[in-house]
Amino acid sequence: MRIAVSSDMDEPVARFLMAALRDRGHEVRPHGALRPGDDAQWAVCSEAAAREVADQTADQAVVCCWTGTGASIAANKVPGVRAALCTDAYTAEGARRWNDANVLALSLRLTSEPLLTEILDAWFAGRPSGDAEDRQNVDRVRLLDHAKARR
Ligand SMILES: O=C(CO)[C@H](O)[C@H](O)COP(=O)(O)O
Repeated sequence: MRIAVSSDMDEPVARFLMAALRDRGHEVRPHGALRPGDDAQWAVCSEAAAREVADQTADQAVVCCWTGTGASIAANKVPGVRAALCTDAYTAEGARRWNDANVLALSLRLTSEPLLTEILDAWFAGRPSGDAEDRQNVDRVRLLDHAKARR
C-alpha cells in the first residue's frame, strides 16, 4: 500500500514507524519533520498526509504528534478521512473493523517500538466489518463530510 506518514517531530519512534512500514512492503510518503524542508507544524503536516488519502495518492496515512491529539484533530477535518487515535492494538483493530478508519493517529509520547509493532499488526489485520449497523454508522459519518454544505 501507499502510506502517507507525518510527524511534527523527528523522533526515533517516527523513524521506526517508517522503517516498519517499508519492511512490510509499503511505499512510505513522508511529511513534516520526516521530509527535509517540509512544514512540520502538526496541523499542516497531518492535514497534508490526510489529504493524500482523500485525494487517493495514498491508500492510508499514519499521522503522529507528541500527544496524537492534534494530528488526529487536523486529519479528521479532511473530508473522507476517518482518523483514529490508537494507543493499543485492540483499539487499532477495532478502528479498522468498526470505524473503517483510513488514518491511524499515534502519540509519539506513548508509543514505544514494541507497542507500535503490536498496533501495526492489529491495524493491518483489521478489516471493515460487513455488519449492517457498522456500515450505517460509517455512512452516517460520511454524511458529516457534507453537513456544512447541507445546512
Ligand atoms: O502533541 C502535539 C499536538 O497535539 C504536538 O506534538 C506538541 O504540541 C508539540 O509541541 P512543540 O511544538 O512545542 O514541540
